[in-house]
Amino acid sequence: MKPILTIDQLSIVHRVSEQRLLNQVTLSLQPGEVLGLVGASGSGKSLLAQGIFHLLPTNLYRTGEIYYNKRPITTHDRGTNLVYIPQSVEALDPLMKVGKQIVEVIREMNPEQKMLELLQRLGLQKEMASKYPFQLSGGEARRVLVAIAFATQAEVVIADEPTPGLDEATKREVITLFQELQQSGKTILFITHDFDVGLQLADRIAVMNQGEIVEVADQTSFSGDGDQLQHPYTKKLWQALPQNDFTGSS
Ligand SMILES: Nc1ncnc2c1ncn2[C@@H]1O[C@H](COP(=O)(O)OP(=O)(O)OP(=O)(O)O)[C@@H](O)[C@H]1O
Ligand code: NI
Repeated sequence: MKPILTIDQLSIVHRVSEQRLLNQVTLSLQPGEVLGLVGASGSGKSLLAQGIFHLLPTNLYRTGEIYYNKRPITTHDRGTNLVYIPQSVEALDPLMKVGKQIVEVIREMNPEQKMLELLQRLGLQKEMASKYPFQLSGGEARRVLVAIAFATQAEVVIADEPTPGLDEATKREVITLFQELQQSGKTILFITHDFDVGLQLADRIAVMNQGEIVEVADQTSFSGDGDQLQHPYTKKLWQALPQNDFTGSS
């Protein structure tokens, strides 16, 4: 099958120090798959997402190329074919009411009604629509970001940590929504340092360590004592999960 999204040798470099924060990352996503991207804080997951969309801070530059259906992506693809759920809730427009921000990206009939449906599915009251971002809690703002992404109906969703700050029930609801998205045929790059959540959703898991992808493994390889996993760092992540109760001896 031909990949829908290809990240080809993406590096992200500091303009002054020439430090490589991301080093030659290559990843392909097949249509309809969920790829989980996990790794420690500071390993470069958010930079990867920002690099895909050319949304890097000005002190960094990127090399490499990103392809959507085998052609280089353009600024036009963002919000149409590919959508980005940023890690920071500050990405919401502070001067526009939440409902309008969702309605703006809806390309279907009855956008108002669609927007209200989305709010409801994400456990948000309809009054939320007439609030400004500063009036929302962190968890509410994050759900609004997810609603905006879902409203676009883009084929590829790149979600950077959509679950932190949510209570357990809302977190489960957001995970269910991503599962529904996948069932409707969307392709998802799901970035999380919550390895557990990654495993629940993903078909494959890419493991990032210090700016490099050290392993891409099928979700099914994460079982037992991890002997199907290749890289020591991946094994360590797996064995560190509390439910694995791994003591280091067998
Ligand atoms: N504008 C910048 N200038 C210099 N270094 C940066 C810049 N932005 C990010 N970095 C560094 O790049 C590394 C990767 O950052 P990134 O935000 O991608 O990590 P992450 O894996 O998303 O972490 P987290 O799980 O905490 O969100 C970090 O060491 C960070 O300090
Ligand atoms: Ni991040």
